[in-house]
Amino acid sequence: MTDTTPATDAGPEAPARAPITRLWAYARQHLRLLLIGGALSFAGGLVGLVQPLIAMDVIDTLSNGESLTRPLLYLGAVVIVGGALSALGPYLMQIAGQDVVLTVRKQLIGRLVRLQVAEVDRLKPGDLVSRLTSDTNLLRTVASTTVIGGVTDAFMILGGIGLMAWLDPVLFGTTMAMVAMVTVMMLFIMPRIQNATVDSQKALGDMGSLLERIFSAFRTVKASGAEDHETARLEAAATTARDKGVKASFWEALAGVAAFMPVNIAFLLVLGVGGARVASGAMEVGTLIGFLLLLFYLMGPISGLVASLSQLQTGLAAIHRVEEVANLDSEAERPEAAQRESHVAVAEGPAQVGFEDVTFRYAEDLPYVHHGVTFASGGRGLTALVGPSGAGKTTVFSLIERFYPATSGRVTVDGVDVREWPLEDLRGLIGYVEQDAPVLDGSLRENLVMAAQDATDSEIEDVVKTARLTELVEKLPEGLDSRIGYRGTTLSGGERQRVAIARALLRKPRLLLLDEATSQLDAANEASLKQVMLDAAEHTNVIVVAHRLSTVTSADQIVVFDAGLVRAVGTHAELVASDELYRDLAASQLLTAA
Ligand SMILES: Nc1ncnc2c1ncn2[C@@H]1O[C@H](COP(=O)(O)OP(=O)(O)OP(=O)(O)O)[C@@H](O)[C@H]1O
Repeated sequence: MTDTTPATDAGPEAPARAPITRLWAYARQHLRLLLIGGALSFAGGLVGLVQPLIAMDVIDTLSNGESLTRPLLYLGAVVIVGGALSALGPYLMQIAGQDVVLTVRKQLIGRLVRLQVAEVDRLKPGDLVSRLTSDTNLLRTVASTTVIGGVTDAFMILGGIGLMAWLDPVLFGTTMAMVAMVTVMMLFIMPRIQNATVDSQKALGDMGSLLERIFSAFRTVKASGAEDHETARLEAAATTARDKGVKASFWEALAGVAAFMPVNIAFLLVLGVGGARVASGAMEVGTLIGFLLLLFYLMGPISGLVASLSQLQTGLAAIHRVEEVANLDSEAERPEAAQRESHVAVAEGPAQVGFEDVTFRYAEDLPYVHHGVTFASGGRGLTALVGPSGAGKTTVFSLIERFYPATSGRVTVDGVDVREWPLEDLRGLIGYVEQDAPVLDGSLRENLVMAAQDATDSEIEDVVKTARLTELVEKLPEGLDSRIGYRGTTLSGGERQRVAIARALLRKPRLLLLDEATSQLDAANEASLKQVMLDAAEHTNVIVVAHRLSTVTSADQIVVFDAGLVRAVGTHAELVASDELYRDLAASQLLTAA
């Protein structure tokens, strides 16, 4: 795990390695296909050059009155071979380009799904989506045609320059002065193309983030009448993307001119200087013509190279944004945890949980949430965490799941510090039900088996029954295979919660962490939920962040949190008798529940 300094809200941090090195690292993996594609395209071009020669042969043959069979056969073969090569070469290069994009995407996907929760807290999902989709796509052309085209052009230019130096050093010097001028201008222009592209892609990412923001609270946006405001923000991002794109195009156009002008000036200078040298007898006229022809010939590769360099900037901009994500912190094992013989992983029965003087804050610049929390929960039964809002109850779950590391103190499961646990084993023994929207887009079945992919139909049937979901399954048009919408929008709050509980139970957890939704459920739902919890508590350790009186009174143990500390532990009756805060809480619950 690497250390991370908190980044700005603009997004992930700048990558450590130069984008060009990274681009090369990605392209290199598919170099063989790229080179074969490039070679075939080149061969296709050469075959194309032969075509006029054969056409000349056809005309000669015609005028000589000879048989046309041979030249026509040649012509046919050249057209077919040339056509096939010219199609196959670019096609292979495009495949290589797609392969590069796939490599980059796979790397990003692996990284994104395993990001640390703390990283996700500060990032914008819409922007990450845009990096994975739009930015990677920009790499396709760059990694294929641009690289090959640019390299070919560069070689042609180098060859031309070598010939010029051999032909006449004075004219060569004159030309090089112009080449130096082009280089300086390119050094000025190219970073500007890259920056404008980064800005344009960033604006696209912002647009994605804004859209994601709206859809994650779509009803609230509508109910707040915020459509106009949100539309304006989205349009502003779209306009920025357009403006920055135009800016990049401006610099690209300027790059074209900056390459074209000095070459033309060089042409005139060579004509002038060369003419004078020919007149003074210092140079042959043939050499001058050869030099001028070379200059003329080099115009194509020079504009080609400049266009490739401009395109390369787009790729570098993309790789910059892609690499920012690739450099984010993902969850990693401590080396000793990864290698650990986990005897505890195979343990049976309810898991033991312990907090030993735990302090915790979400980030270095944020206040402490836990100031030295100590409590234990072990064996089968129900432990309820209660306390005022913001006291740090949900945070307890995050620390047990090791979404974040404790700042100091120890969080233990089965007596072993969670940092020492292999992550997969630790989370494998826990069933966790989040407080908010714990349902994902997809079918009900997909949602249930998410945490237990190999669950059998009868196991699914069992948890559906235990979580009191039978009625829902019967009501849905396609039963378990019905789609339940983005964040489970087609379900009620209580149904969503029971789906999440069923999912957690399907994992056959040794520890069930349940964060009760704060919103009040109706009496029937509340009774169902209570029964599900009590059933689970028969054979596993259930810890629940409790907001409901029924949960609290059924608990075997209640841990009262206040301002990041445990202020009392006991049963309902004990705490009513001994703890003022608990008495108040219970009273307010009773009032609300009444
Ligand atoms: N991801 C986070 N990043 C920064 N601060 C957070 C984060 N999650 C929670 N907090 C802060 O930590 C404190 C404790 O939050 P926590 O969710 O643990 O409280 P809680 O006791 O469960 O509250 P509630 O009963 O309202 O759910 C709160 O002040 C909250 O603002």
